[in-house]
Amino acid sequence: MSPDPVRIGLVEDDPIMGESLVQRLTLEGMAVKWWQAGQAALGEIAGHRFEAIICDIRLPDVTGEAVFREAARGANAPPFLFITAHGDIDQAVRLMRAGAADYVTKPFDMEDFLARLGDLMRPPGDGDQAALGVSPAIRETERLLRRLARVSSTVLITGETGTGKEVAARFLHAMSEAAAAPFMAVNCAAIPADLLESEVFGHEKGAFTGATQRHLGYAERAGTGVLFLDEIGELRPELQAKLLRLIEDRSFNRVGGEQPLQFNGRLVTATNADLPRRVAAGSFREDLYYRINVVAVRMPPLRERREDIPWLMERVFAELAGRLATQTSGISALAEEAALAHSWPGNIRELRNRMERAIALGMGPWIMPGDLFPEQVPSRHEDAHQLGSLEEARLDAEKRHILRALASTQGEVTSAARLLGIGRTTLWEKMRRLGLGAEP
Ligand SMILES: Nc1ncnc2c1ncn2[C@@H]1O[C@H](COP(=O)(O)OP(=O)(O)OP(=O)(O)O)[C@@H](O)[C@H]1O
Repeated sequence: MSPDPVRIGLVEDDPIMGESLVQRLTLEGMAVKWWQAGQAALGEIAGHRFEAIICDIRLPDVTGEAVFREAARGANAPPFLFITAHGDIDQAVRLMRAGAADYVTKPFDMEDFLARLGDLMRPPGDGDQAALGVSPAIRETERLLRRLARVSSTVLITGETGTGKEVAARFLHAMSEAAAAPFMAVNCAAIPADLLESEVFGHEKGAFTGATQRHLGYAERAGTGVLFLDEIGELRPELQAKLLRLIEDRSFNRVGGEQPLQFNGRLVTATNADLPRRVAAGSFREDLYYRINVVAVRMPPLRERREDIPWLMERVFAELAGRLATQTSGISALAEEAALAHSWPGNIRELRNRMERAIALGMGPWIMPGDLFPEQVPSRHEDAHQLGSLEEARLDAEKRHILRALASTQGEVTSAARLLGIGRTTLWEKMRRLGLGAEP
């Protein structure tokens, strides 16, 4: 069975704040119990299991502090995340000393709020190890996936080709309580349309010419695990209707089968297509879109998270070097610089392919830029024309150096400028001139 949703208690008397938090947390797959006064909360916190309590400090009857102190006396008291107004900081600090888990000050950024909530619910030790990357963008995605692993809601993973959507879906599954159950991946674009239905839902013996035996589809074989439908935008209309039924009634029929079967797994879908546009154009059902899009996770392209490039290169090198039994010792700094300056239209898949080629065919002890980007190596008789002026070489080196500084400061321009020993405005100017696409 899928795990129960994470239960959160919310003590908040402001209806607008309460309403919007309930909506957002529910969207994140959590089950929220909302009280508008302290006494009502106290009556229920003790007798039930909550993963966390979000509590306003100012309440109409008792203070948030009183709710916390009372709840803290119970066995297995949940962590408290306080919402404070500006003037309440002293009280919040006192509460933290008394054992409250965290506090946020109004007005707060919702993503930051969710990240903090996720942090305080995470079991100690879990999640400290980067699994998908080290950039702030992917760390945030990873946190979201870890939170979603605890609930059973349908998840839509979006992102350009090769950004790691399937890897993210597998990670979500591996972090869940159903990790031991199967993960069944289906690429809806790779299977011929007329075979897809029987691949996903299975068929009975004699359902069509050639169906000599009963065949169990991916939905059935997923059991209590995950049915992962990649390239969901390519699904034909008849199958869209059947998938809708799978989600709404949690049931399906094998092709040619009379008996409805129950779907016990979790549906995770992925796409690199613009689904809202397909909905508008009428080629993707709107009701299905809303059903699969309960929670959306966006995998950012590599060019938006350059800090991950060296990390991924090392990781892929460590993995492939063993498998390919290479003599190569590692990645040269020049190759890393060239990789940082590349735009990676094929994202992580392209990075893997280039690394694999470089490891397999590289001649020297270290992977060099030419091993990674052979198409950029000028042939001998072109050398004279392609050598470029000293000015071009200088600009090129400057660009790579700036990118490395930005990568090491996680894109933070002021710190990068400090590292480079130039002013912030000068750095902005250079970035603009070098086409590094930054707006102050
Ligand atoms: N965090 C990662 N670490 C190492 N390799 C990764 C990582 N993420 C993705 N990859 C590799 O990159 C390649 C593409 O990943 P994946 O198939 O998950 O992308 P995708 O977004 O589903 O692609 P598509 O859009 O083509 O379906 C795979 O070879 C995968 O192993």
